[in-house]
Amino acid sequence: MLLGYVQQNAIIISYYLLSAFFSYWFARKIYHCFKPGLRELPGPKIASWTRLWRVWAVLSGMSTSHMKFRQLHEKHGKLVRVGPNHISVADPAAIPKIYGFNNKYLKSDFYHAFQAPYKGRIVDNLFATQSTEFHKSQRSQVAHRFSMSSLAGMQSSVDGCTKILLDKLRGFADKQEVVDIGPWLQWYAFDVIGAITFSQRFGCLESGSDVGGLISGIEDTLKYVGVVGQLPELHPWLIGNAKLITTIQKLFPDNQIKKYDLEGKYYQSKKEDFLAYYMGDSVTGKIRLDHDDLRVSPANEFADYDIFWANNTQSFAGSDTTAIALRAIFYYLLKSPRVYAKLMTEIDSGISAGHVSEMATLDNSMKMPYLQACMKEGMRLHPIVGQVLERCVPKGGDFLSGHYLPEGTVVGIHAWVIHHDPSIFGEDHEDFRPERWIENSAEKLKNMEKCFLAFGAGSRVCLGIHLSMMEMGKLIPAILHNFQLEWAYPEKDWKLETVWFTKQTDLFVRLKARQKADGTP
Ligand code: HEM
Repeated sequence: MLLGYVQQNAIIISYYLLSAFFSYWFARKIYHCFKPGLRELPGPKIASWTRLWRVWAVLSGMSTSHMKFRQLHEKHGKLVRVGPNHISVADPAAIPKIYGFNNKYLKSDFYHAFQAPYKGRIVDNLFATQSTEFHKSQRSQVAHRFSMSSLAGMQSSVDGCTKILLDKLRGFADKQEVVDIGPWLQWYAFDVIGAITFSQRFGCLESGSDVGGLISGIEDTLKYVGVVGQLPELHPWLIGNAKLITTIQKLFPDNQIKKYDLEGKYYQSKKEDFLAYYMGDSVTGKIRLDHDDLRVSPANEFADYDIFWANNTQSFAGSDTTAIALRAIFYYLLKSPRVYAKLMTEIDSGISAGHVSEMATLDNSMKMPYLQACMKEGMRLHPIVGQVLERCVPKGGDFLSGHYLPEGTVVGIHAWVIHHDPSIFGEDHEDFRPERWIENSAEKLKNMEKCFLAFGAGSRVCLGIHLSMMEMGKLIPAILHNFQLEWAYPEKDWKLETVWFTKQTDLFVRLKARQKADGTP
């Protein structure tokens, strides 16, 4: 009887607890849905109730979620509610507010999904951090290694990869085979990262494959981030991003560092790569990254976590991104014969006048304005990140586009949307017209630069801009000078998939070796 009484009470208590939980949950839903400042804003109705709309937008929109945002803004205007607490902003005037230097808009919780577990706990990093101090400390210690002058010393590593790629492409040209250049550009970007990070290519170009599943590992990680980033509170329960850490460990196994760090003197070898730089800076005390508790080596040696960090940034932030940008630039060049021909004139005349070497240097590529404009225009039409770069409205709330948004609202600008603002980029914004980056007035150009979000903006702007511009600025003239490229199947377009990046597949081209002035191939 006593047991029956206890059971009955347990059922009643559970019932009350569950009811209380659901009432609380429902009240919160109602509060968020009708929150002042947000309730007036248009958008898909379901999005104001649940973040699952955002998960659905990522999952269902595997090919089109970046376009969905364009359609939403065309329909609803500058501010669109895309989540219970999320506003997508399409207003150039909001860029300095949301992304400017010294502002108080911090990265949203979306970025938690980029934090990986290390030695049993989830650790912060430069890309994902929400802490201004931590960000400043990390960035200021390594930024000079990404400067033009520092990168100039790494050119021979990049050239080594270019030569292998040219050889491989020559093989396809000789056999008159159609080739999907998408994977080759990705293998190139990966091998460059290996070469400049620790003077060793991953071997993707030589083998023509995704060595050790590195690229597919990063792809899986980004799928995880794209989805779990919408529900970041799940991240710790999914053990941080286990896939991320496994991939990094594959990229940079312990024995690889030992091999290069014979007697801990790698930095003394005067190698021109990031690992040598960081180790040197660590020993001389110029660098003191912020994870002392994760150090396993003596205090003045390059630490485990620092190596992890350097490798993490290089390989995750710098390889897929550069490959996607390269694919976009080649795609638009091949689809625009006028632009292709004009760029060839710049490259060929530069080489024959001796201003540009056959393996263009960083300096050469900087002096080719049309090439620089083509690269920018490719990334304008195809921004690499296919989601909003999210930030949080700071304490006290703020006005965006004349509308008051309460503190804590997640806001951000979608590059795929702002890059098509006709008031900034002109009525011909759908066209691939690199001239817009050269011919416009200084004032218009300044506005275009401000609204060019391919590399983000302000204090959290991409650290690797110069590095990727160097890679692309060297590779594109080298390929175009050696080969005539054409789209192999005019009736077939490339395929796009947006998760976090908007990645392309199916770039089938036909290559023909070009003749030099003396008639040799
Ligand atoms: C075409 C190539 C690239 C593109 C389009 C690109 C794009 C971006 C974007 C959009 C952001 C800002 C993300 C945000 O605000 O949430 C970013 C940040 C970052 N990128 Fe890149 N990236 C490229 C190449 C690289 C390379 C080569 C590296 C390094 C090897 C790199 C390292 C970083 C780092 C460390 C950050 C975080 C900066 C900070 O928060 O201070 N990126 N990148």
